[in-house]
Amino acid sequence: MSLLICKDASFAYEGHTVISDLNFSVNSGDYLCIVGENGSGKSTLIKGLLRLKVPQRGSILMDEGLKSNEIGYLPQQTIVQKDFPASVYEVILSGRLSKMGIRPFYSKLDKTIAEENLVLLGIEHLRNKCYRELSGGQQQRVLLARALCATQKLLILDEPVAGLDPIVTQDLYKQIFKINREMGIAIIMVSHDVHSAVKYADLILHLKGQQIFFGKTSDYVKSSVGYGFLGGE
Ligand SMILES: Nc1ncnc2c1ncn2[C@@H]1O[C@H](COP(=O)(O)OP(=O)(O)OP(=O)(O)O)[C@@H](O)[C@H]1O
Repeated sequence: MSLLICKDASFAYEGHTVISDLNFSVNSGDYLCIVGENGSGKSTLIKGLLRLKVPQRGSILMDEGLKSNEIGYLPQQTIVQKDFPASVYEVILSGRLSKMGIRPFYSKLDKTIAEENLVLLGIEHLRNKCYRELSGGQQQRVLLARALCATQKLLILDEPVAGLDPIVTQDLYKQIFKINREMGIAIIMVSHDVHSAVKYADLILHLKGQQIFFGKTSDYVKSSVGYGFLGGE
């Protein structure tokens, strides 16, 4: 079942098109990596998927069962976010904010879901720690737990391993893979790490101002685009 379909979509800033002719779809349970060089339009597309940016042309259709407040999102971390003065539990619980509507407080269900994700990510021991005192890898686990509080269908991750060391990076990739395979949550991940992208993802979308490849990972590695981007490996 399609979760979202991107049809002939283009995006522009102040009338200047930065990415055009996007045609791809993501089904329930898929794992898609979006790759491409700096400035190729990856983050712009993510803004489009999150409904934060309207396409200049074309459309992004969400499945009727997928509302925009049901997408879990892990943004690119900024320095300000790294310094956020809240406890780990509070940060995770804030993933339920989009579900609150006009309710001014968290429900019992919100708190239960936050607790479950704390355990799922193996960070119960960090529960009362201040978020800004954590390591980069621990912070990303907290943000992943937070994103999971918002969804049972689709997680969108924008460079989740940026700045992490190789061991912590692989741990996080394995955790994301497990969430995909065991919980059936679809993943859309922007990544600069094309080798890990082809290791874990089922589908690859390669951007270069437009879509230069979309399809199965097994086809991508055999394509001239994939072969070249992987450094001829
Ligand atoms: N707010 C903005 N206003 C004007 N142009 C922008 C804006 N944001 C991005 N752009 C331009 O749009 C193009 C695509 O940028 P985008 O950030 O989507 O690329 P990216 O593939 O995510 O890059 P990176 O890998 O460096 O994060 C670039 O040319 C960029 O300069």
